[in-house]
Amino acid sequence: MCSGYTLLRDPHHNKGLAFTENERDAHYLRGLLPPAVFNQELQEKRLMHNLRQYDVPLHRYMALMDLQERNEKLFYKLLIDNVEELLPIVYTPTVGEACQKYGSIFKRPQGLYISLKEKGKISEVLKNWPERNIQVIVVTDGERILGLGDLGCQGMGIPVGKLSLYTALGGLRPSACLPVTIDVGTNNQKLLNDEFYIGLKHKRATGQEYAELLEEFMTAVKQNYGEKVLVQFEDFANHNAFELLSKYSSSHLVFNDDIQGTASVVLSGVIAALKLVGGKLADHKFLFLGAGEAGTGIAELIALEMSKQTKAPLEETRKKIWLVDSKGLIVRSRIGSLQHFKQPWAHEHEPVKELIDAVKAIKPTVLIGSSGVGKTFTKEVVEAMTSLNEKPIILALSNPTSQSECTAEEAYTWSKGRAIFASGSPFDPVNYEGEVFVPGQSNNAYIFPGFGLGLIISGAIRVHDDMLLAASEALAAQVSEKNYEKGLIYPPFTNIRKISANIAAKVAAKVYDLGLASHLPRPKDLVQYAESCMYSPLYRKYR
Ligand SMILES: O=C([O-])CC(=O)C(=O)O
Ligand SMILES: [Mg+2]
Repeated sequence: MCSGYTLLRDPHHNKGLAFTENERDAHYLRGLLPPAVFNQELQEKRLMHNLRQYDVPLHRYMALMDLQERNEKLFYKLLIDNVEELLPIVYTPTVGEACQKYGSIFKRPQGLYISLKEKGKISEVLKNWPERNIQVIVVTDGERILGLGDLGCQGMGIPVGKLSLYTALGGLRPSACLPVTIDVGTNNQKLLNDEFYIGLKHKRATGQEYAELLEEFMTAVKQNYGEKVLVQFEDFANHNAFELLSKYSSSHLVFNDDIQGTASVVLSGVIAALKLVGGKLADHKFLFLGAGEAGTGIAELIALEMSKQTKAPLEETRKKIWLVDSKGLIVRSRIGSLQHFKQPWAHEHEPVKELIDAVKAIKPTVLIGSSGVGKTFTKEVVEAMTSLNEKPIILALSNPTSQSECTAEEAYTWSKGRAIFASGSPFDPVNYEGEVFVPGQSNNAYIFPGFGLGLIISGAIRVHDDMLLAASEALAAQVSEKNYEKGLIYPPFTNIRKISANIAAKVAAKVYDLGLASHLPRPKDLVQYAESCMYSPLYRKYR
């Protein structure tokens, strides 16, 4: 460990005013700090006080990023202790705005940038990163950042934010987490015209050039960090997302958060919602607006769970699930022009163009928005769902808040308080005719930290769908009677580390059962083991 001035500038070891008198003597800090000695609680109180002075969420984001670069332990302590308040800052929706403005708020670089310029040298680039023992990589190519589209190199905010949650919510060590942005150019004309844009200023490379860069990256990752490093794909465009996942799932430990993480969290919410609306999964009918990564990923996991429960073949259970894309209901007659990931959902039906007509024709009990386009669950749509169902389940998943299919207030008002509603980005509780409705947040942040922890602690070498199902069931099992009474289908984020430990334990158990674990022998109590592995944000004493 370094000392003196350098120690104060090392975010992994710096404690700021919390250095004790003894530490100040022993580590040449005398005079470099004002005389007051604060404990971590007081530092935390002071920082929360300062943060709350900012009215603009982006300013809070910048203050938190500064803290992360100054004093890592304090940053995580703050995040863990104030998760409900700070999640919307370091994560959706504010992280979306941060990516959009990344060029102008950019100070010190975070994460690792791998652009076409690094082609042929990626393994060396990885060695420039200061840490060696990497356990989780979150990687994006910036082409589909939340529902905001192509933000190119500025997508870096997403891997950085996701990995902060890996540590805060899932307990992975910060030094074991590596955020990566792959820059192959951008098709965002505004960025290409912006003199302050930080990425490559040309159109996106595609085809072979793209595939080769990713292949080199995936190979270098395995070479440098071994077989057990988890690579989480995040916010790739549909085509590449599906292709990368299928290409690397048999050779690497890979997980696509937008396809699989979102699927797992939504399935969990639906399982929980059955307690409120009754019936089994197979008694319900699902309609999606949006047939990309999230839509088809969720649809497939629901069909899989239905098939497990009823023993009916997957082809049969898929028929309970319908998807609408930008061209209307996905039906058999469109099969010739459908991308392959949409084809399993092309059922026999006459063409239907508009969502509202699809709702009326299909009569779903569950409506799920996953198109990345905001304001698409109109009053008419919500009213139609309400006339069909005593308690319609409505999930507006698109992020950030600006892209949400409807707001919580709209869902409750238009359904006259009958909707069971959750959304990808957070909404405040709604007062409707004197009753308070608390919307849940159906966001993969519930799943990926615990899921990743489960893979890491078991030493998993591959991801299997059964592990996603285990994660869904583990999360749903943690919704309490109290939560249900409020209409919630997710537990609050307050206890997320406990929730993550339970998810991790169930995922790890599945890894062991499937014979895909390399961490042996299998720990007896997996929940306890998961908790014991978690990173602590408390300061250590320096001698
Ligand atoms: O980041 C989030 O809030 C959820 C997510 O993966 C996405 O919207 O792409
Ligand atoms: Mg995402």
